[in-house]
Amino acid sequence: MVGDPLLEVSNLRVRFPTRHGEVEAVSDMSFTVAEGETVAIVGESGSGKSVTALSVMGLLDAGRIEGGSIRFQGEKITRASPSRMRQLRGEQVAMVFQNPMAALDPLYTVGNQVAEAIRIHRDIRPAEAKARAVELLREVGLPDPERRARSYPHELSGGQQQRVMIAIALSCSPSLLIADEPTTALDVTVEAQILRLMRELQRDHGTALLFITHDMGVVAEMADRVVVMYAGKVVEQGTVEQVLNDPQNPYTLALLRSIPSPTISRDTLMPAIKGSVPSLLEMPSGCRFHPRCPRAFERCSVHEPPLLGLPRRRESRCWLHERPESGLLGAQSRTESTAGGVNSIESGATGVS
Ligand SMILES: Nc1ncnc2c1ncn2[C@@H]1O[C@H](COP(=O)(O)OP(=O)(O)OP(=O)(O)O)[C@@H](O)[C@H]1O
Repeated sequence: MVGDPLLEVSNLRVRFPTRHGEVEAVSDMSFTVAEGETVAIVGESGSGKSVTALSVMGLLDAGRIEGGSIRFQGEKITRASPSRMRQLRGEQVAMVFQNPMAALDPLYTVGNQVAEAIRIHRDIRPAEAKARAVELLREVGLPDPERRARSYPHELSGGQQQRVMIAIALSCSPSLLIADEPTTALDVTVEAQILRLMRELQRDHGTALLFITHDMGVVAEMADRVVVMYAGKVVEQGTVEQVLNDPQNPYTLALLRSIPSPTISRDTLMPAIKGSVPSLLEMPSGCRFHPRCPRAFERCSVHEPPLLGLPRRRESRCWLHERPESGLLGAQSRTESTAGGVNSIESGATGVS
């Protein structure tokens, strides 16, 4: 069941200093995650997904939040103090990263590390924390958890290490779990197991999940809603059912075409999107996707399209919405009411002529 907004990100802008000047890695990014909901942020490498997640966690190191706001349970945390963010990370928000081996300490047994995480949040005795750690390791499906608790990280497989990371993340019973490509380093069978585990844990604990991935197949399996990012900006948002069955943006369509199927290999399909995400230092004029877009026309290289409110609380950023006769994009977007807060073709608020 999906409840009230837990996380609200509004018009977030994040910049990094580089040797060649400042770059804006995330521009005008807005989305919400409701209690118990799974929202996927999807896009290719370099689109700003991790920077968005790190902003929510208060873990941007070199980067700065230049604009917009992040609210968690109504509290504005955009510029919260490091101690408040540590407290939130300990009690309410947890994150699972791509590479568990880098996050685990090689010198301590995994049981110790889970027990330590528990003791950060709860004032309990070491023996009790160890027992609870074994319970958590059992809950995340580690075989023979009593024995495994005495193992060092390098003695576990990649999938087992990721289960340990999930146990650590769950040790504070977070209301929001952020998972940044948690299965990228795993093979396909193990990936399926970890995804199943995360779904089960989410169902059992009612945890909201912000899931970051470049893989539309994973989105289909995990998410309630999806935010598609390209070169630091949202290009499409909607429910998974809406976005996967009826994509409104050429970039989303290209990402969907890159989902491998049992009969067609990923390599054959990937050329659906030629090239790569542009460097932040050399952003193309107009629509950021236009140099790679098979549907681009003159206007796309000159003016950047706004994020348009479409029927049924969807959003998409594409000039083709002004040409519904051209296919791909639903003609209904011009005739039905639009979501509040974003530009709409109907209102004539597109910002350019
Ligand atoms: N520490 C940094 N210093 C300078 N620029 C950075 C830094 N971290 C990120 N960026 C910039 O932000 C962009 C987005 O990075 P981000 O890691 O969010 O992408 P991503 O979509 O998560 O991709 P990936 O899946 O490869 O992690 C990068 O292409 C880079 O230009």
